[in-house]
Amino acid sequence: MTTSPPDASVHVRDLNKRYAVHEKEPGFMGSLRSFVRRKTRYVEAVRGVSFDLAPGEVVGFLGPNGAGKTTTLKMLSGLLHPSGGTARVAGFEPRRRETAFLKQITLVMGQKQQLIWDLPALDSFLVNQAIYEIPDNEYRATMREFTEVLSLDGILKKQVRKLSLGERMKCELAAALLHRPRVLFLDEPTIGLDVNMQESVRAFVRDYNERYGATVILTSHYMADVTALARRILVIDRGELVFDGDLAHLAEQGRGGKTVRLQLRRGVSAAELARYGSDVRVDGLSAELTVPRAEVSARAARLLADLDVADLTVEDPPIEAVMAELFGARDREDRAREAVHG
Ligand SMILES: Nc1ncnc2c1ncn2[C@@H]1O[C@H](COP(=O)(O)OP(=O)(O)OP(=O)(O)O)[C@@H](O)[C@H]1O
Repeated sequence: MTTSPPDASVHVRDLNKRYAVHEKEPGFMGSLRSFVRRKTRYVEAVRGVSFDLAPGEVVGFLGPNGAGKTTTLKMLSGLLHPSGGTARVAGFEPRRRETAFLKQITLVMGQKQQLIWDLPALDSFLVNQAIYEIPDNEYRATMREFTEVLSLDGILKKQVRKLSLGERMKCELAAALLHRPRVLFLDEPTIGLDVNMQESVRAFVRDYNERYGATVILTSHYMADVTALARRILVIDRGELVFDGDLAHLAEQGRGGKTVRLQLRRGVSAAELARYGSDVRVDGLSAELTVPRAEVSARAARLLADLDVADLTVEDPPIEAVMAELFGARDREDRAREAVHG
């Protein structure tokens, strides 16, 4: 009998998570008071989040600190129970943590480790082989493949505590994907790594996605991770999904205009360029300035007509700038609303 591979899709409807936080006043008397009369505050960490991911899709999950990313990923992997709404991952309800479900998913948290500190990574791999009931031949094939793609040769038999951060992270990823899950939740998998190591992790995730058609949700504070791997972006802010679409469309959310870069044959002053746009920077024969989106063509035509231009390019602002602007604008709107409502 052949079993068809599970559908690696993700469906999230109106997902909510409310944490109860017990507050304690400082000092001994505070402890005593809190003991007698407990004060509870509620944090709405995730509010009405809905999205659907097709099998094999890779999405970047972005948002400022405390926005609700980790909470969402923990609910999707079944570590936390939602306070409301539903989630379906690879055909399963995550909160039930069924064995068949756990074999289809993995959650990698860059800030947490699952490898056993005092043993070589290889020993942790064997533990995972047993937990996930991976047949020997499949285990060997996966190990061969991961050793090559992640350059694990020479580090698997060293005590984990003696590995560099980058080496450890590569082993963490290998351990987390040994059972060849079809849905990957990657929470800051490159945090703290140097640029080369970040690139190795990205290449590994890309390769795995292509090889196994795995669905990937990736959070990262390094935009390069997201732009290298994902075309679709989900943005969460204060628990709410505020954007779901193409990376290119996210850039268009920025109100700050586009960046025009110029290579000139004859130098011009910043003051002269300020007639065409804002944020002017001049460095020898190179210059850049920001122009309003709606006027890019007209301003570019004027620049080409008026100046001795060797090359002109128009770019969207860096995604970091767009995000900062998006969240800044939401902060300002909230403050204005608070001021109106007292
Ligand atoms: N166990 C908990 N108890 C109470 N509040 C929590 C708990 N875990 C998270 N929170 C709160 O829920 C909100 C969302 O946190 P979460 O860790 O999901 O954000 P995040 O987007 O992953 O942030 P970061 O980018 O900083 O990791 C924050 O306000 C956080 O303080």
